[in-house]
Amino acid sequence: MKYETIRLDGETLILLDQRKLPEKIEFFEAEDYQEVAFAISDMVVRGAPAIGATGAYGVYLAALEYDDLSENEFLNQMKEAIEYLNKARPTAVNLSWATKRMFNIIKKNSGQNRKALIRLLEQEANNIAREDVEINKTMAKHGNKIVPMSANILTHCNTGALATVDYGTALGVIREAHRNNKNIHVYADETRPRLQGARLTAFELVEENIPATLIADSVAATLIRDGRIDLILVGADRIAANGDTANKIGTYMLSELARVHSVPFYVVAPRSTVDYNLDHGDLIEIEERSSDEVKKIGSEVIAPDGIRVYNPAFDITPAENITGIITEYGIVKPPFVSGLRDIKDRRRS
Ligand SMILES: CSC[C@H]1O[C@H](OP(=O)(O)O)[C@H](O)[C@@H]1O
Repeated sequence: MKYETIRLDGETLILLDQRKLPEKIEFFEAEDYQEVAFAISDMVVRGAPAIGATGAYGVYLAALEYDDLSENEFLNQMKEAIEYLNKARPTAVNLSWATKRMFNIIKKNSGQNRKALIRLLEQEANNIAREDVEINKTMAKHGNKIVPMSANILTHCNTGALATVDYGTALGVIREAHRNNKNIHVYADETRPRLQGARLTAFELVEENIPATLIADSVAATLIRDGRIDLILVGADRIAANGDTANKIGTYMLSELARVHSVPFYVVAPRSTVDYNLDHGDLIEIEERSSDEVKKIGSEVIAPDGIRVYNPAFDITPAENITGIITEYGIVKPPFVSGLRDIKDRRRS
């Protein structure tokens, strides 16, 4: 994509401010881990892999802040900073996966020269960012194999370059199919209440001239019923060991429609999104967000004061509704428990 989602500039993390898209291209500058945590929780930056990479840079900024502390004080402050970052948004496992990977660098080099450790942390955050793009492009190639010529593809929320460091997961597969001249057409759900589809996915599709139609979320059922959708591709925020998948609210509904109308339904996610510690999806914490997100569209109030609001940001799609999980190690088919276990410790070539 033309604009970088995330960029480290010296000791400042520069984030494309996704709250302002598509009308404005503005950047948010985070100079400490608390500002990074705010950027994640307020969705300046969002999308599981993008949140992970951002969290990793937050750990690096924390290490810079605590550079002159004693070993014990440094370790304690870094644990506190990581806990603070992980709390920014609970559902996407990529955040805690990335901060844990950063903490492992700290543990492995404890007692070593502090300046050298800080350089290693910057390198590790850069590695996480670079690897994300490589993984997305690999997943896109695997996913492209299941995209039929002239397919009408339905996608939900935003899973593109804006949800990752670049290229995207489900939208990465769509990019790959388009670049391989598969003559696809995309139906993008607007994705209430934060409108990631209307504001972000449509932005990416238009920028890349990928033929697409924006729809209100409630239109999807009629398109599926009328046989106008050949394939559904979605992302993921956390996948349980049995394949149950947490993703943007509204995904479960699409999976049920896909099941009833026999439409292939694929999740596109890197292995880092699989939480092997959770046996099934009911154990995944679902983030609940502010009622204002439902009661307003932008700054316009659309619901009266006094009305109660229930605003879960994600839902759980049961493994039995999923045709396959497209990962960087190939497409995992049911039974997901064994399929996901088979890729658990594999090393990327
Ligand atoms: C590439 S996975 C992106 C994933 O994250 C989105 O949620 P949010 O916009 O709230 O961060 C959505 O669940 C996407 O599938």
